[in-house]
Amino acid sequence: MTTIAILGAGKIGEALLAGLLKAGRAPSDLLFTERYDQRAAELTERYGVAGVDTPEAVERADVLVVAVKPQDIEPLLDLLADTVRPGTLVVSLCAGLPASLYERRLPAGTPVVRVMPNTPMLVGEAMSAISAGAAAGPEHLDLVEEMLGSVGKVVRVPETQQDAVTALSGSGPAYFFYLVEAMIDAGILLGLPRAVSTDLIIQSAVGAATMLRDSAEHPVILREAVTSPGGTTIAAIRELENHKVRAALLSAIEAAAVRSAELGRAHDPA
Ligand SMILES: NC(=O)C1=CN([C@@H]2O[C@H](COP(=O)(O)OP(=O)(O)OC[C@H]3O[C@@H](n4cnc5c(N)ncnc54)[C@H](O)[C@@H]3O)[C@@H](O)[C@H]2O)C=CC1
Ligand SMILES: O=C(O)[C@@H]1CCC=N1
Repeated sequence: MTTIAILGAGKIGEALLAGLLKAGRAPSDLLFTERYDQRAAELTERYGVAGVDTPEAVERADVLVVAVKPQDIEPLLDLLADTVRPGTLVVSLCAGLPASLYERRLPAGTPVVRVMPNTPMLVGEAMSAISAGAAAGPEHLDLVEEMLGSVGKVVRVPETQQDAVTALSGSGPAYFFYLVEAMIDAGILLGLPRAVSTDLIIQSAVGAATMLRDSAEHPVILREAVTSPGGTTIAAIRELENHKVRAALLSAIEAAAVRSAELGRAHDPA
């Protein structure tokens, strides 16, 4: 069985760990590293997976999944530089960091797959986009697709699209949470108890998301079906248009993509 080591078990590392276990992987086929001992102990207690140091992870794992913040990549690459064994697959989940950064620092020929996942991985509903680095072949993409397919959907994209993907689906859950938060507050403004407002909005979000996924209808058609002539919805839509919410989303997502590219350049100016 393939042994997978997650390097950096924070939010996304834990989401992957939990998702892989939920999908049926044995705890003995998984390892993780974590900078903070207390966090490592908590994760081992919660999931029954061994926390190890980086040299042991490199020694034992067939797949190294890098899940540290981009700002923490350099010391980790220093540790990995001369130690990664031939044939080990390196999978990067880090926003912005190009496969070429790893390829320059790791032993020649190390296969690298760049991935942008998202946190719904925790509940088996991740959206992950994967791209092959220079030395990664179809067998490596297949392996990563199988691994991430057990915790959500997977799409293959050219690496040039990864900054856009990061801005859309990597950060995407945060935009929906933000919207839900604001809509719950609107319920409070209208005098509803917070618990009632929360239930109304979360179930509306789940219902709308399920329709988007399962009906195969375009979002415009679904929205038009809610928007009665002279009714309530169009009164709200006019306010959204007056406040340029659509333009704000375009600018916001563009800013996220620009930031992803900046993170890449900061670590791999070439
Ligand atoms: N949070 C999110 O929604 C998403 C995050 N990502 C990417 O995943 C990566 C991790 O992000 P988060 O989980 O949000 O950050 P986080 O800060 O929650 O987790 C990073 C973890 O790595 C640990 N760490 C740092 N250096 C280490 C080292 N040398 N050895 C062992 N452990 C080390 C930290 O202690 C921390 O627990 C980032 O590169 C981010 O761009 C990608 C998609 C979505
Ligand atoms: O905000 C971030 O940088 C990470 C990457 C995608 C989602 N969260």
